[in-house]
Amino acid sequence: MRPPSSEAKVLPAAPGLMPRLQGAVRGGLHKMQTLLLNLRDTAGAQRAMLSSCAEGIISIDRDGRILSVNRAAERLFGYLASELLGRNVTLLIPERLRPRHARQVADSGPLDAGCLRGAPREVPGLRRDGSEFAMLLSVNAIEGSGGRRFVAVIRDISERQAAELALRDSEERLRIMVDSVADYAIVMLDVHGNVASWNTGAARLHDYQADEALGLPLASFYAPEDVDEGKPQAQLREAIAQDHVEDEGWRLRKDGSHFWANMVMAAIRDTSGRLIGYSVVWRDITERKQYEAHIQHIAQHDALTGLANRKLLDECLAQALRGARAAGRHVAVFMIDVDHFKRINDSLGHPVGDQILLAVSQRLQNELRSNDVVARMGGDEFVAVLRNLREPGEAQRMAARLVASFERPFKVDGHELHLSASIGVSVGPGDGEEVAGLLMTADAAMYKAKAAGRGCYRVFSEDMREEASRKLELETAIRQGLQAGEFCMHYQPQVDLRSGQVHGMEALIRWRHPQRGWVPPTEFISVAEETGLIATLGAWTLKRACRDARRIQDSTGQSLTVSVNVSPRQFLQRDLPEQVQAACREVQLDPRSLMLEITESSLIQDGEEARRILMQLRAQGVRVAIDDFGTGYSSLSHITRFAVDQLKIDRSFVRDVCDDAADAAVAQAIIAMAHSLGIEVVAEGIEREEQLCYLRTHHCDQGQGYHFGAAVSAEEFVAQGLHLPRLLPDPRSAALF
Ligand SMILES: Nc1nc2c(ncn2[C@@H]2O[C@H](COP(=O)(O)O[C@H]3[C@@H](O)[C@H](n4cnc5c(=O)[nH]c(N)nc54)O[C@@H]3COP(=O)(O)O)[C@@H](O)[C@H]2O)c(=O)[nH]1
Repeated sequence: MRPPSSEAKVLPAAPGLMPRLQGAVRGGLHKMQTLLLNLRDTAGAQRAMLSSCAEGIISIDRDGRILSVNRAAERLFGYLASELLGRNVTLLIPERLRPRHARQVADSGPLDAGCLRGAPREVPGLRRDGSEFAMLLSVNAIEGSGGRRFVAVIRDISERQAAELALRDSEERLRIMVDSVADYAIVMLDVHGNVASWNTGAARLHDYQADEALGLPLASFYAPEDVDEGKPQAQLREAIAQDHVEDEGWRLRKDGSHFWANMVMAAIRDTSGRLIGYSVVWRDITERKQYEAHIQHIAQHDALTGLANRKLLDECLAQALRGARAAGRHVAVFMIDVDHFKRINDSLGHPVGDQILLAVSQRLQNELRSNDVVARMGGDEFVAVLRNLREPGEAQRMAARLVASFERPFKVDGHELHLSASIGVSVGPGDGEEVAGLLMTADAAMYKAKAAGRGCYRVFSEDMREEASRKLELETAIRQGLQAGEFCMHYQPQVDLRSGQVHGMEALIRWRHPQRGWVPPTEFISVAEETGLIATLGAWTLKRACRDARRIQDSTGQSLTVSVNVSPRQFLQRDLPEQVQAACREVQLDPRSLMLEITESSLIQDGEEARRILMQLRAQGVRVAIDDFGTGYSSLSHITRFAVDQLKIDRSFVRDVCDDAADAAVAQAIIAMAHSLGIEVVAEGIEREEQLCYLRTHHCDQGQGYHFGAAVSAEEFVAQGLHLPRLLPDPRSAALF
């Protein structure tokens, strides 16, 4: 207590004052003690808090001397507190930054209400070992009784900074990569479907620079028709629903031109699954599309006339039928065959024939409406499909018009040609419920038009149906029969007329139908030809005959020849030589053991193609016989031009060869002509000994017929044996002829 001053007045004490004063002093002291205790607790709590704090905390005085350091700061800088206390804080600052630090301290200026809060900033700190680390530093200044102090709160952000740097690096790499893919538009859209990023590929494909494209809706790059249909929005919705959409469609350039693109769009979500945008990648596939369209055009069109081919016709007809049913209308099918075209083709040559077909195709197209379909089925056969007819009578009027249009001559290559066409008309759905049925009924009607003298049309009628449906049924039954293994091959011996030895055999197809029993080939081969099924049937026949021939050769020890019938349509299949080669190779049959029997009509339909096929077959060693010779054109030019190996005299000449002078003359002429050209001759249908004698006498090389044996299975053929001398007439009786 200070002594009272000289000026202080001492008042007489009021009664009871002293005890009150003493009580007040005691109470004040107690409060002071409590406050001091509280203060001590608070300081301890603060120290505990500071030492457990994850951030480094350093306080310094105005001169930069370190006043306090917490544990975290010790760890961050690698010093003990005792090593830092009293030292200048510049110790913790990289040398190059110290001048700036000094300026900042000097410029700290007056404090607002005794306090200054510095904004956190990222600066490097210096560790004891000399390494630097990135720290987030916030410095607060406090004005206290001991003067101004600074408290620095430090957080190590080196890991975060490294991660950010790595992210920036990878983003940059991705950006470079995305930009370097110039063939692909790689576009990011925001959640509304507007462009958020636009790579170089997108700029190149669409002609929009990034700054023009950013913010534009996805629809800006779609063809207007697709936009009208709401396609872009639908795709965005689908991407959300499915996470990913793929599409091919038209895209739009800035100048309004289109290109064909294929696109993959994916929805992008954050880790909580919330949609944050879309990634869209597309590329220009116009060239591929054009190529595909070209290939498709080739696959669906006839090379010569450019008309639809059978495949496309089937599709168009199916579609027309569906349309007619839905609209309660009719669809007409015209089966159009140019009369006697083969003769024209043969006399004027193949190139002129092609031009005629081209002219016919143009005339048909000119006469029909633009939405009618004209197709070429092959050769001189065309089909027209007339859609959306109000009543069947329209088809008749159009057929009459087409027939009449052939009255105008065709001018081709300096020739003025008068042609006619036979047209069969069927009208669907009535005449056929399906494509095959309608074609079949039109075909039946066309045959009636031919039978009626050609150059006219016939409309399918119910009395033709039976025949047509029989054909359709047969076609189905053949297909099923092939699957079910109902077909087999039988072999008829071909005998050397000089030695009596079996020289070879003719392979003849047999069909054992489960209900109908044996069905003769005359019943089904022509249907297979008409329907094109002969390709499948013929391929099977060829393979089976080669396989059996090899087995017969192995069993008999003789290199017998096998003659296989090849029908005209089968012969003109482009891959016949390959088929033959494969069939021989599969069973290791020497191709020289194989003889293909064709008719003259095979050579006439497409002479050039026939020649090409024959050359390829001959190159393999396969030989060719003309079957039924004498019944068709019997043209010497065919024999020489196509260099055939064998002529088979048709059995119609053999039947009366001993009694009919004309038949005998034909047989003799064929033998003489063939021998003069070095071609061997086989007589068919030898049933009696006198026929055999006659043919032997006239030096026919080989013969076949019931006299030697009918066609039997391969096993029976082997069992029969190969030497048939008893069937040969006595040479002395032969001399009689
Ligand atoms: N494209 C193919 N056509 C084939 C095949 N198999 C047979 N055919 C052709 O079918 C037609 C009828 O054949 P098919 O009923 O087998 O009759 C043949 C012989 O059995 C018969 N023949 C034989 N010898 C005599 C006889 O002395 N008298 C007599 N009346 N008929 C006899 O002739 C047919 C053989 O004829 P061809 O082929 O002309 O030598 C017929 O046109 C076959 O070609 C096949 O696999 N594919």
